Amino acid sequence: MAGVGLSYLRYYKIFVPLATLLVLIYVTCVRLPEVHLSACTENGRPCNEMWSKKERDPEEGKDKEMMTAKVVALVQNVEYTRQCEGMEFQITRVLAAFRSCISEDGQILLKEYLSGWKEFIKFMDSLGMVFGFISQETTTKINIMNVYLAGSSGAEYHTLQSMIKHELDHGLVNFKELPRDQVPSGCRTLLRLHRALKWLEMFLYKLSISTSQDNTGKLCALAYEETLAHHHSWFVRQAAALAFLAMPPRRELLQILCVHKEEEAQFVLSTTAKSIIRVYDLTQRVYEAHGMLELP
Ligand SMILES: CCCCCCCC/C=C\CCCCCCCC(=O)N[C@@H](COP(=O)(O)O)[C@H](O)/C=C/CCCCCCCCCCCCC
Repeated sequence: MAGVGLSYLRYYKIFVPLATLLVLIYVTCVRLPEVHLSACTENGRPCNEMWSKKERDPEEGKDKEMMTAKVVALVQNVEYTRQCEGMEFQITRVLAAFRSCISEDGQILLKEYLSGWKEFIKFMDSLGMVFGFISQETTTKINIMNVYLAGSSGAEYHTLQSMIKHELDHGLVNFKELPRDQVPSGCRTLLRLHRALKWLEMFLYKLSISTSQDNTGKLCALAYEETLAHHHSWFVRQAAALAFLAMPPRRELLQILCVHKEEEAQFVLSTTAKSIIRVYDLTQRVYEAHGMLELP
């Protein structure tokens, strides 16, 4: 009798998360609006152009200058580039995108922001099918933004600030529950990516201070629970928990990153996290100033 009970328990343990995942995939496919990507653009403005200019914040000036020099060194490192040539995901592209994401006058440039995300999707895709629904969700959000950027009001979507102004001025932002058949606003869509960026930054940071003994799934789950999970439903959290179990070990993640030495890994991860946090903080301030941090 006890044996039967135990085997039920075992099935239950497998069945509940599996059913949750299937329901989530179904809900995601049915619920998300099908927005097609038109004229996706790669690579923003040349990054050297931005890096060669002095950064604006005098307090952090020195630190930023040092970091800028290190980032340029990394991106221009011929050996690194040679070794990593041909690899689908390139961390240098992520760095370039997020470094060039903030303009001289403190605007968040959306094309650059999205190109950083597109590169991360390549990383995600190389992890296999279990991560497919996360990759798909991210792609959907990027596609929505790309449609706005390529649309007739595309010029208004050049920066985060101009997008907010345009969508508020035209009553395009929904402060109440979004009707199912309505394409979400740019403000709402970018907010979802913005929240995920906090998770990403925290995960990269945790990974940068981790050792080869650490479990990447646990680090990822911790970063998720501290950040993005607060905005997700129970179903999504269960599906994410399943994905974390399938996270490859640290060594494999570093291979995708194309880093082979510990110091190199630590440097690449922390530099990327720092370049992301600057963008995150500024975006957060802009959303907060407009009372838009909780768009449904
Ligand atoms: C060496 C480390 C490099 C790390 C590279 C990681 C690459 C990351 C790429 C994508 C990250 C995930 C982005 C998720 C976007 C989520 C947007 C969102 O929150 N959507 C939810 C709300 O949307 P609406 O319904 O309001 O329109 C949606 O409900 C959620 C759907 C499922 C998303 C589940 C997210 C789980 C996040 C944890 C990702 C772990 C993957 C680890 C990969 C290393």
